[in-house]
Amino acid sequence: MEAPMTASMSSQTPTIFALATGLGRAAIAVMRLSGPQSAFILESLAGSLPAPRYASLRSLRHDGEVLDQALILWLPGPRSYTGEDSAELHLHAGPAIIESVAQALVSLGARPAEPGEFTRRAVQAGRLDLLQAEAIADLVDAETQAQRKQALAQADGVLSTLYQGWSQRLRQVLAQQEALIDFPDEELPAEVEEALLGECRALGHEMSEHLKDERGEITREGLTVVIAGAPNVGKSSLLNALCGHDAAIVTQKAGTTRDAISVDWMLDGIKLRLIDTAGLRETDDEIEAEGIRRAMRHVEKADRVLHLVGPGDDAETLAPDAIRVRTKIDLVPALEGEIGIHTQSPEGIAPLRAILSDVVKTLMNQRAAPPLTRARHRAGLEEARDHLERAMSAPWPEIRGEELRLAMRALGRLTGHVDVEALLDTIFGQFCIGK
Ligand SMILES: Nc1nc2c(c(=O)[nH]1)N(C=O)[C@@H](CNc1ccc(C(=O)N[C@@H](CCC(=O)O)C(=O)O)cc1)CN2
Ligand SMILES: Nc1nc2c(ncn2[C@@H]2O[C@H](COP(=O)(O)OP(=O)(O)OP(=O)(O)O)[C@@H](O)[C@H]2O)c(=O)[nH]1
Ligand SMILES: [Mg+2]
Repeated sequence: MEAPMTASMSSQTPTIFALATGLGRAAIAVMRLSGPQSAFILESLAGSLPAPRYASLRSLRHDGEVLDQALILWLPGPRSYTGEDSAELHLHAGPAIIESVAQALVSLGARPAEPGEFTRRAVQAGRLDLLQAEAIADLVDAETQAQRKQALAQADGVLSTLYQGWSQRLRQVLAQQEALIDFPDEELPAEVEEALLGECRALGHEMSEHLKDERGEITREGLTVVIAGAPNVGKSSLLNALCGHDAAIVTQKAGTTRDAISVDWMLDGIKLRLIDTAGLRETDDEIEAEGIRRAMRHVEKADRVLHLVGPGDDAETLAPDAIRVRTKIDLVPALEGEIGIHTQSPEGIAPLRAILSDVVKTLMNQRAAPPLTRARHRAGLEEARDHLERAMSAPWPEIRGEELRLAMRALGRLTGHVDVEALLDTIFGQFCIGK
């Protein structure tokens, strides 16, 4: 066979393949193929190339043997998902079929794709930016309707548009700043610097407001709510009552819970990660002490802490924004103004449910603009905003220019386009410097 030779002689970019559908018993499995060898490989398996983007039913043959009857798609680049020549083989999902097709693909010169490699190629081909690629990953992982909607909007480019808008405005500011540096003696009105600083302030403000918005991360990752307090106050009972099943062991003995127990619970379309923890007290028991250390770590990392206090319990607050909850109010009523619960009936925990609902509502009703969705976005934007602030207080124009450039680069890294070339165009376009 001349196939492997042909494969090795062609372009450098490897042709990759992967099972695009999950493993396990199913009706159909989709094998996906992308790269310069796709046409050759599809042709040799299917006999000839079908019409682009039309489904065709073909027998797949390799080494004189029929591997499967498959529905195939020929998706030539650059109008494909990856931007490269691609193909899809819709197979019967038998593991032996999948194995034989994979072997045939390897012997025809393709190699198995790495995780995310198809989307990575789409980014390299300029069909998606980094934010959109991240959104594709989020779409695949979306478990709630809110996650799906958010990921779809981000894949559509709402965040890219927002950040590119900021990036463009920064570029204008930098162009004006460059003019101030290069022509200090020329008659650049003082208003230029005033306007420039005003625009920096406006941008910094918009970024800070955007950074305050936690909706995106909460939708994507959920809200971690830690249940903490002294032993035996009813923490595990509350966890069980909220999530509706016996997730944690409850006994009348103080010190029952040792390991933290985490349960995902949906409230108003948002995922809450409820974490029940070991009761906090002084102890000589090594295992319990480790449980308590872990409990405190969870309290520190929590988005919200429910600090449960039993009847007559006067414990100091565990965290500044902890929600204090009086338990067992069937035994001793709560004090005036306290949130009181008893865990034996749904009505008993209704007041706390209402509070949690309010927390979610308040957090989710922040602003109208699209929210950032990942720690990477937060870190990149904080970096951009910090450089912008340093630019505003810079002692020399050169330093201000440098800080503005660093701010732009941080934004450029978010979308994956860091374009210095465009900056030059803006400078020359705006100030007619070559005149
Ligand atoms: N069978 C199948 N289903 C799928 C995908 C896929 O690749 N294959 N997708 C992949 O994740 C998603 C849909 N996203 C896609 C995005 C772009 C293109 C694409 O090739 N677009 C070209 C050609 C479209 C045409 O004009 O016929 C284009 O946009 O120009 C395909 C799917 C979900 N469902
Ligand atoms: N009367 C009454 N008893 C409750 C209530 N909630 C829990 N209990 C009881 O209090 C005891 C301790 O409950 P747990 O939920 O195990 O308490 P905990 O805070 O998880 O305790 P540790 O895991 O030891 O820290 C059990 O006997 C529960 O049945 C309540 O609302 N009213
Ligand atoms: Mg417990």
